[in-house]
Amino acid sequence: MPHTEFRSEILRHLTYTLGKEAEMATRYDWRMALSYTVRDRITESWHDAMRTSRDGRMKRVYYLSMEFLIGRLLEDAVVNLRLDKQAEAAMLDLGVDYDAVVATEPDAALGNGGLGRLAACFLESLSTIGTPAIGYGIRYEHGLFRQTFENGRQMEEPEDWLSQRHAWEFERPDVAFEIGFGGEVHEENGRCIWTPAEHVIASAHDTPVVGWQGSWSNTLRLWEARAAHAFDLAAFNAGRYVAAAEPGTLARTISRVLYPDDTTEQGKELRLKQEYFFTAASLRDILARFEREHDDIALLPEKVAIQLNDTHPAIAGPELVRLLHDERGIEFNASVDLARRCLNYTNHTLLPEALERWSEGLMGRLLPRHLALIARIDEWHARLNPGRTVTALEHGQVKMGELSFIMANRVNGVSALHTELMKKTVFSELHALHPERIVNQTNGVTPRRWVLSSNPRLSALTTDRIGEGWVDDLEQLSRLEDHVDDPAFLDAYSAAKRANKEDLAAWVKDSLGEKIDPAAMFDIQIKRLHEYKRQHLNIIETVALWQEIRDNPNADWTPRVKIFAGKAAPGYVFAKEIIHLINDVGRVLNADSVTSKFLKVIYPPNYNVTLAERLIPAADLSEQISTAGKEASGTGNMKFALNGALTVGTLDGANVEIRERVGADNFFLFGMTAEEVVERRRVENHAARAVADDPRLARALEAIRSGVFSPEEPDRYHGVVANVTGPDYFLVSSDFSDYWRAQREVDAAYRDTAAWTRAAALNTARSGWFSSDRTIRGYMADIWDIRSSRAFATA
Ligand SMILES: CCc1ccc([C@H](C)CC(=O)N[C@@H]2O[C@H](CO)[C@@H](O)[C@H](O)[C@H]2O)cc1
Repeated sequence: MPHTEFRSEILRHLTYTLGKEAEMATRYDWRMALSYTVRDRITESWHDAMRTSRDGRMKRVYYLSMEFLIGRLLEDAVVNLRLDKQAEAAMLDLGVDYDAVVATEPDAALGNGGLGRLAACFLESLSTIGTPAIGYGIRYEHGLFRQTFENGRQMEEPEDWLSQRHAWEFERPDVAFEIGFGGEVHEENGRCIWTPAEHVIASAHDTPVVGWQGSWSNTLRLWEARAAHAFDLAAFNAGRYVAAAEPGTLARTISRVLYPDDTTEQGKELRLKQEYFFTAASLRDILARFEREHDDIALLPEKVAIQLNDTHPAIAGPELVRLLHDERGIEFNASVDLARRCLNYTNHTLLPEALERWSEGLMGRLLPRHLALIARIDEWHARLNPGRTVTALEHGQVKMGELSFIMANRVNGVSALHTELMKKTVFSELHALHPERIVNQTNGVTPRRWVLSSNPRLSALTTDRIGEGWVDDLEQLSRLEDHVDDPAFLDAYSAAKRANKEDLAAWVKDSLGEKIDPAAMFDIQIKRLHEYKRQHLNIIETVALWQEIRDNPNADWTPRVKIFAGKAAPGYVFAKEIIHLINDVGRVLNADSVTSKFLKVIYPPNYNVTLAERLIPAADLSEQISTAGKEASGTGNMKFALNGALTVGTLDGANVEIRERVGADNFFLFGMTAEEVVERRRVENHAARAVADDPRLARALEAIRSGVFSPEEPDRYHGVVANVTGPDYFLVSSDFSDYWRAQREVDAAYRDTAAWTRAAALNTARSGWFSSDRTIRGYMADIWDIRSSRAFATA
């Protein structure tokens, strides 16, 4: 279709939807007009998908997640619909800078990190594969906070993506459910009746999720909380204006803001209310759809596959039993059995502080009927497994991991190592009771956003060499192996990387005012701030390197730019100190006229999906340095490998599988294994010993401790150094010398450009397995027992 037609559609939306004349249009207006024009193209495949699923009475996947870290949607839709050429040409015709317009879209930051982004990748893959699915979550008014730096310290500001109209969602006032909280339960002729004391309305907002080639689109249904009766006119007339608005304000609190913690559960009442609110609304919606298409409830497990994204929607177990037993009168055991066969649970972390445990008191007060049902579910489970009892209710706490496991058909980890550790640690007893229940589904990422859209240079080169089949069959990338010994290909490959690095250098200059050399190695660590991810190991090594360069400034050092990005949970003091330290070290190093040509530190604020799309294609080195056994999988590691960055990393999470596939020669391994970590912790004063054995480490720590990077507050990092030389639970000191060794190998390797480029190209060629399409096909086969619409159509 000629872009002229596309152009006229944009103009039509500008005129009639935005009500703007072209002469007066702002970039916002043009983005909205373009978005509506592209959205029109999605709506057909969306309605077709819904009609096919409905008329075919197809089995659906329901992905329940407290987080969907979507990022921007315009570019993703344009690329998936293959409209990029038309869109750019049409905007050019209209005299509007396409990139500038795209850049005005706010990120939908409805997630903290890995778990939320995985959910977004999964929805896009489900659409690309053509599997009928709905993602259910919360339409937070404020997503993850905006991070700014003040004198190197993280500051948090509310994020307000909805201050502008969100072009991609459709309000669904007709899809609304009343959700109850509190109150009491009484028996009435053998049935338990729950009479909630408080009610809020959950009303739906739907966003189409388009897949590759736009052939199928699924729905992301996000619930907004509002009051049944938002405004108290009597109070208003009595002049009590705040009181008049209170009902509305109170109800909206539930979907007001995303909790910014990604590893520590706070046990806050509002968080539990959020979890129950969206889970209950989603289950009501799921049952209503099922009952529109079927009249035999026994068919439920054949037609409904529910995936719980971690324990956050774990209340789904007792809630589904309540809807079947209390509201539909189905016998208790049959209700539990029906529910369990529909539910599946993914665990994303083994960190004890991240495993949700709600106090019996709070659960009993907020969800009295559910607490009772959880107790009955424990009895039911104990009856089926006499003698050895693992219960969800224990010591006055409701353990949501155990509840999710007991009420699940399948439980999965997110990498091979993580799944094995689940069986050996947190779920060892339940695994012994149900040895077939735990399966592994190693994470993946969507190649549309993380290669095709964010790295057009690499994509064009790849398609030029092997055709474009790789976009929805990523393991075709392996055919690039036939080209890695072709100098012309390697030249083109490194030219693409170099151009990406120049783009990044220009952006860093423009937005941070810092000059970085595209010829230097871009060494990147981007992820949430957490001790187990060991950003402090990276910055301590950076200080040690700086000291060595200062000792021998004339030596032939490999120039490096250390790039960090990531947010710390607002209450996580130690993580915020690490951010401050990185910025303080950067301030000194970047101003050091002797060393800054060899070593610089960059920390762009407000890391989010869009910044990741800008940084990853420009990376040479990917830092995946977590303490072995702590990172469940990682997904950034996959994005970096696909975009031709070599990994320096530990045998943790999916690093293990990345190294297996790209080859040990194309991966810089260091550090203790998960077993060795457990051993090392048993060694008395393990950190002090490591520091004593490594003068380089001792010297770097002393510089940090003595205030070299914080002259205005010399003892600022006493806590950080005391931790790393003392308890050092995440073994920063014990892994330091091997990390240093690996980094010096990286230095040497980077100097052999041809060999480095070949290794980088092999990382791209051999990382196709880490597509979220492959992961979703695994869930379909091993967990959901569902076929795609295409398979359905051809059957
Ligand atoms: C209750 C607070 C809370 C909130 C979020 C979480 C998430 C489970 C944390 C998370 O994002 N985990 C990450 O999930 C990714 C997707 O599977 C993995 O790749 C990462 O290794 C894991 O840390 C835990 C606790």
